[in-house]
Amino acid sequence: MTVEAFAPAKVNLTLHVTGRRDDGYHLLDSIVVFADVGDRLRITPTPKTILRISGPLSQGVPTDDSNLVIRAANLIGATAEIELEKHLPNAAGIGGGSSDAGTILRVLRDMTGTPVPDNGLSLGADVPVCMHAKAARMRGIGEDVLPLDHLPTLNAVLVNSMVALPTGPVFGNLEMKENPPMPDAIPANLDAPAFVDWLGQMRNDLEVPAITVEPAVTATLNALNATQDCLLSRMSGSGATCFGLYPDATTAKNAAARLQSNYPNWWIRSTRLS
Ligand SMILES: C[C@](O)(CO)[C@H](O)COP(=O)(O)OP(=O)(O)OC[C@H]1O[C@@H](n2ccc(N)nc2=O)[C@H](O)[C@@H]1O
Ligand SMILES: Nc1ncnc2c1ncn2[C@@H]1O[C@H](COP(=O)(O)OP(=O)(O)OP(=O)(O)O)[C@@H](O)[C@H]1O
Repeated sequence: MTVEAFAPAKVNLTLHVTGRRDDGYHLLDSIVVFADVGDRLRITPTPKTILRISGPLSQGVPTDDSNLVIRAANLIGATAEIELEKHLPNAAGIGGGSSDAGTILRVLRDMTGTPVPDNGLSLGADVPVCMHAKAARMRGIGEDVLPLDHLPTLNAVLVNSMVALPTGPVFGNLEMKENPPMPDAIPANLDAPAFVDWLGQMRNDLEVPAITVEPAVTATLNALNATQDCLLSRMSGSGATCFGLYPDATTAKNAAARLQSNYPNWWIRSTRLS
C-alpha cells in the first residue's frame, strides 16, 4: 500500500519571542498557518527504509540519515520506501524539512498505530506544529500547539531570494530575549481584512536579527511592499522567506507575476494560507 501525502509550507503570521530557557532555547508565541504549496511524499512500507529525492528544489537536501524524513521514520520505529519531491526551499523559515518530518510522522502513526514520542519535538521545534499541519497558536519552544479553528483564509505571496538562512544564528543575534506575548485571546471569526489589521499590530521578533545576518531580507520586504494592494508584509519564522497579504486571490496572483518578472531568480508563489 502506497500513501501519497502533501507537506505544506508553514508560515508564521506572527512570532513573538517571550523568553529564553536555561538550555538556550527560546520561548515563542506564534500564529502558524499552512500554505497550499509544499513538498510531496509517497510512502510505501518496506522492510528497510530507503529515501529517494527528486523535484525542482532537491539540490542541497541531505540524502543520508540526517534527512528529517529518515529521522522521522526512525523515531517512530517504522521502515518505508519514501519518495520525497522537493518544491520548498530549505533553510528558508517555511519549515521545508520540518513539514516533511511532520507529514511522515502523521502518516506512519496512522499506518502503524504507534504514538509519536513528544509529537516529534526531538526532531525540531517546528515539527509538532507541522505534524498538526493546520492553523495553530504555538507556544513553549514549539511543543505547545493549540488549534485555531476560526481564522479566515488569507491570500498571500511567499518570496524567498534564494539565500539559505540557518535558524541558530538568527536567534543568536536577537538582543532582547523577553518581549510581550500576543494577547491571551486570538480574535476569532474576524473577516480577512479585520484579521490582517489585527496582525499588523503583532510582530516577528526575529526580523531584525535576521536582517543583521542576511540583509537580503530587507530587499525581500521592500519588493513585497512595492507591489500593488499589499496589505501587510512580514518575515516567516527565522527567515529568509517573507510573505505579503492581499485582498483576494487575483491581487495576490498579479503581485506574484510582477515580482517574478522583476526577480526571475527568486522563489515566488501566490498561495492561500489557512
Ligand atoms: C523559528 C521557528 O521557525 C518558528 O516557527 C522555529 O522555532 C524553528 O524551528 P526549527 O527549525 O525546527 O528549529 P530547531 O531545529 O529545533 O532549532 C534550530 C536552532 O534554533 C534555535 N531555537 C529554535 C527554536 C526555539 N524555540 N528556540 C531556539 O533558540 C536553537 O539555537 C536551535 O539550535
Ligand atoms: N527533508 C528535508 N528537507 C529540507 N531540508 C532538510 C531535510 N532534512 C534535513 N534537512 C536539513 O535541515 C536544514 C533546515 O531545513 P528546513 O527547511 O526545515 O529549515 P527552515 O525552513 O529554516 O525551517 P524552520 O522554518 O522550521 O526553521 C536544511 O539546511 C537541511 O540541511
